[in-house]
Amino acid sequence: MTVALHPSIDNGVKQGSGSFAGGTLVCKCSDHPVKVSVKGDVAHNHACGCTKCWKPQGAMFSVVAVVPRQNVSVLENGDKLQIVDPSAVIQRYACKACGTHMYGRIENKNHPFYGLDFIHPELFQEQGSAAPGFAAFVSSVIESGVKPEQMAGVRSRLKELGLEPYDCLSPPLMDAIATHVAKAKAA
Ligand SMILES: N[C@@H](CCC(=O)N[C@@H](CS)C(=O)NCC(=O)O)C(=O)O
Ligand SMILES: [Zn+2]
Ligand SMILES: [Zn+2]
Repeated sequence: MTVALHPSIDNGVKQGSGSFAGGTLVCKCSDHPVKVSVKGDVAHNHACGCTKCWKPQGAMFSVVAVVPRQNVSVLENGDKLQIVDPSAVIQRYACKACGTHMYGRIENKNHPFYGLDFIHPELFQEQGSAAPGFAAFVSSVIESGVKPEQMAGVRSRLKELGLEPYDCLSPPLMDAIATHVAKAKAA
């Protein structure tokens, strides 16, 4: 049986249009949904296995990408948003009614990813945003209940989908973080 990872990738990773101009993220509420506008396409889209990123019901992985924070604005029903964990590096704004995370923001100006907000492209009303390109924090799915003996199957399914599995972030992102740290130390 095929390992189910996330509904937006389980039938194959759908490539982006390459010209996605942005769209509206909508939470799962049928009544007064939270709507968030995002200008432009997403970057660094990936599957994340960590316990902190929001996943739809039954999914093993989250699918999460970044956008410049100035491109994100709450359009409707922002009064339903609350920060999931104010002590986390990424302040995730979730709908109080349905639990969907609408965007995650870093407020620490010294953080390597300051200026980028984290969003879940599956919440776009529109099609065509850039596809996920790798899988991060794969071993962390064990913290959500996946058995260690299932991990070979999980990693092989990710590879089959073209999402190289990493247990932290991808090498280019880890290099970007290390470069930021090195520059901060040198300053
Ligand atoms: N093993 C941990 C990893 C958590 C983690 O470090 N997540 C990464 C990827 S989203 C992160 O940058 N977290 C920052 C945060 O959650 O604020 C878990 O699954 O909870
Ligand atoms: Zn909602
Ligand atoms: Zn995560």
